[in-house]
Amino acid sequence: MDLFRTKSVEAVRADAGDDPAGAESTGHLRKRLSARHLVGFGIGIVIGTGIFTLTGVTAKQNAGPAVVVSFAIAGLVALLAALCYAELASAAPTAGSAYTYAYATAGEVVAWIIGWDLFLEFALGAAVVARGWSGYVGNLLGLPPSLFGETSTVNVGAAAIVVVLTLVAVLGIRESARVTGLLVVVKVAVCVFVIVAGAWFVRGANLTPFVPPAEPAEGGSGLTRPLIEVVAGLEPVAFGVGGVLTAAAVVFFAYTGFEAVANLSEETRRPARDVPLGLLGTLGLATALYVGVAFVVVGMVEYRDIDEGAPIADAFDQVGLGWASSLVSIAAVAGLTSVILVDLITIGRIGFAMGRDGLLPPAVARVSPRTGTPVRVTLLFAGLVLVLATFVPLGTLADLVSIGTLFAFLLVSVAVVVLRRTRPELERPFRVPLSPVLPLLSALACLYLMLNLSIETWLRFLAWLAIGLLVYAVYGYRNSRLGRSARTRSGARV
Ligand SMILES: NC(=[NH2+])NCCC[C@H](N)C(=O)O
Repeated sequence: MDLFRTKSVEAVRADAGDDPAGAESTGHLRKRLSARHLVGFGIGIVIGTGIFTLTGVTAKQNAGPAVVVSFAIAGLVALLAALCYAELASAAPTAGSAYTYAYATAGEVVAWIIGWDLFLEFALGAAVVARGWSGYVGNLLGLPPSLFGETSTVNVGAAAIVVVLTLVAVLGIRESARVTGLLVVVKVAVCVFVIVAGAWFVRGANLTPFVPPAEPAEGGSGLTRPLIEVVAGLEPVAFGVGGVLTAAAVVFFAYTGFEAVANLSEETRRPARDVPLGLLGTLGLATALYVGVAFVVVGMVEYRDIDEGAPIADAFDQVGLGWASSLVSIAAVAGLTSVILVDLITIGRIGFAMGRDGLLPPAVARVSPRTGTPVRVTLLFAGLVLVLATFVPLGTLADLVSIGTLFAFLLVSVAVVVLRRTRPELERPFRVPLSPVLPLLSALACLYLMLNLSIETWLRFLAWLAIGLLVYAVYGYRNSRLGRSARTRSGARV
């Protein structure tokens, strides 16, 4: 039994087509992307539901005006993780990203678990946002909630958007980049507009007290309490410093998805330079826009009166600028659309990398000769997303996306430290500054935010991982390419 067999960084690079002498490669993706495309995809998947809805809920229930600080804290944690991704993705640009880094450091079974975890993040990310999209567009156009609403049994809107975006995703990476780019320009322009126009209506009175004093919260009982309260025996509180941190864990969802840039590194022409630019550019821009938007929202409206469903549009309504709220709606639809698209693209890349290693049936990992992209596995996984989004009410599962993301970030941060020790001479075009301090800080921050999620989310997450281990035992362990070649070699020796 060799559950912890590792794949060498050299093999990873050869597979990804980074090393032209790599004869063993089973096919890699065509390299067509630049830094500009990567920032487009990054912003495409990052700015979406989070800023358009979570700002309201968290300001009202947890943090008050200090939700601005919560966004900054969450952005900082994401930035630390992005630095770690930048180091590994520039050293080994592969579609598998976190999954492959785990394969090279912690071994196969851990890699499989991370891959399974990423599948949760991106498939559920796409499906949750597709249902959100349907509800939002349905509401905007006055369509029947029985077919478009969150609780509909057959969600026609969610199904339609997943089908359309899957078609875009399989057209090719440059075509997807063009569509994403267009949507990104719309949503970024509107965010800038919100900040500039909203700034005129910011009233100092709304911003004081900036951190409302802590109050005991109903805070949910039993399963819906954060794990940290249960473990540390704390009483649930709203507002105060504790409230600001809880809000940071919740709004972290708004930053999730930027790691997709690392999954696209195999398709990048000059990954050493462009992937770090893509990752850090995405996070820099997203953090600036989020902090700006959150600031004007809590500055325009007293936090107790913020709308929980559509906080930004409602803030403009409240100051008598109703026309601006249609602009915000357009940006929200553009935002949700691009999130789903980039989620679908990424999930194909993850499945492709796992199929290439034999942990999923290799036939699904075939690269289409026409587009140079993994069309089959994208279609297969998009089909699963379609089923989820159409038939399952997922409204409450956003936290499961966050816990999945944080788990991957935790592992990537640790992988940076491990690789610096076990393969010190590996060529690293980008290096996390102050290693191992920053990567370890990143790991701890991720763990802390994970503990701030509810026990219910933890239980669902652990159940998902348990199913994953079962699948590995039945399929991956026996069929892994690494395992097979080890067996062939030892077979040849006897
Ligand atoms: N892979 C993912 N994490 N997908 C979901 C991204 C959600 C996005 N950050 C938003 O606020 O809408």
